[in-house]
Amino acid sequence: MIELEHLTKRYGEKLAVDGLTFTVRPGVVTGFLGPNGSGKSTTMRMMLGLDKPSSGEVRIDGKRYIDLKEPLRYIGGLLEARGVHPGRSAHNHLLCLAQSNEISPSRVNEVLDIVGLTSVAHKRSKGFSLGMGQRLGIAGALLGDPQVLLFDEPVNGLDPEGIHWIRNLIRDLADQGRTVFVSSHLMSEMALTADHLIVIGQGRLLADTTMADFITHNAHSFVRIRTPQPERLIAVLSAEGIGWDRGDEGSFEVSDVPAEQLGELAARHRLVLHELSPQRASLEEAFMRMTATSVEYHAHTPSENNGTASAGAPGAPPGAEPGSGPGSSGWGAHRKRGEGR
Ligand SMILES: Nc1ncnc2c1ncn2[C@@H]1O[C@H](COP(=O)(O)OP(=O)(O)OP(=O)(O)O)[C@@H](O)[C@H]1O
Repeated sequence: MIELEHLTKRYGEKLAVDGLTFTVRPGVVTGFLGPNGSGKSTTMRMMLGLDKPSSGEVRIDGKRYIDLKEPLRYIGGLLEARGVHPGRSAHNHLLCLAQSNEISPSRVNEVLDIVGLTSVAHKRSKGFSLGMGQRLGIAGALLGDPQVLLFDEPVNGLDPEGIHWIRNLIRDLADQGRTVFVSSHLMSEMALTADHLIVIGQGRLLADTTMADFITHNAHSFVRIRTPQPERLIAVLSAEGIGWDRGDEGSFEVSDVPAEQLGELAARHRLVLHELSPQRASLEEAFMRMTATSVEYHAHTPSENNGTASAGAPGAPPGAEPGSGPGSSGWGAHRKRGEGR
């Protein structure tokens, strides 16, 4: 378990981490999300004892990092894939780490095997690709067989097979009852991997919740209906007091009513449906909605730079129209409202 209590880090004027309090629990994969510069790496460095908090503290299974004897046996971390002496082989790099933490040298070959680097174990890491460097970093994190593991952008540089491998590894580690804390900017990957989410913005905690709740509460999910009898559908929905919006290609979008209930309603009224499909909002959409006001570094499209900037909310999701950001009239406010509402 990792416990943060009012963890704060200041670099001069910059408050990089601002009073974070949360707990990362064992047995689940906890994702760590935040826009660029929001303080994720700084937080992870403090968890690994690589940076000293300005105030507050981190406890690893109840102990501060500096009080851990042979810390690699308690916590392993992948922070920077290239934190290896380029002239040293993968084997020697891991052997040095093992020796300084009283870890058996035989464990070096075990972790090299786990990450698939056995065949290049005695080659200098200077010639390693980004993906091989990433695998070596993961081997280092696993070396002490720790109960707590941190991975900062673990799929960075990995090919599809490597991404699949790390996804399964992370899942297995959590299934073994370990505490697994993972940051990634790849929302699709995070959606597949994490059970729980910690979201920060400008160093502050924005959410500490399950993946499912995060998406439900921060993005718009709905059921799409297509019918060759649109007038009858409108009449049936209106009679039931069910609101609807117009969607693409003549479809209707209904929020807050399960697809099963809509299907039964249509059947009762002998209404022909060509589509009845629940549309689950994506993690990316939920993340962008939640962090829209915490994004520090905004990119601009060339047209914006030509003075034809859209009036959309800063940081609003691609395609969002003016007034669709948080603080406007709510989710989906930019979409065409049906007469049924
Ligand atoms: N050593 C440092 N000295 C000064 N400022 C720093 C230092 N390390 C980080 N910062 C600043 O602290 C803030 C948080 O940085 P951090 O790298 O933790 O963010 P991040 O969420 O990991 O970003 P990214 O997603 O881009 O990797 C940034 O404004 C960064 O410039």
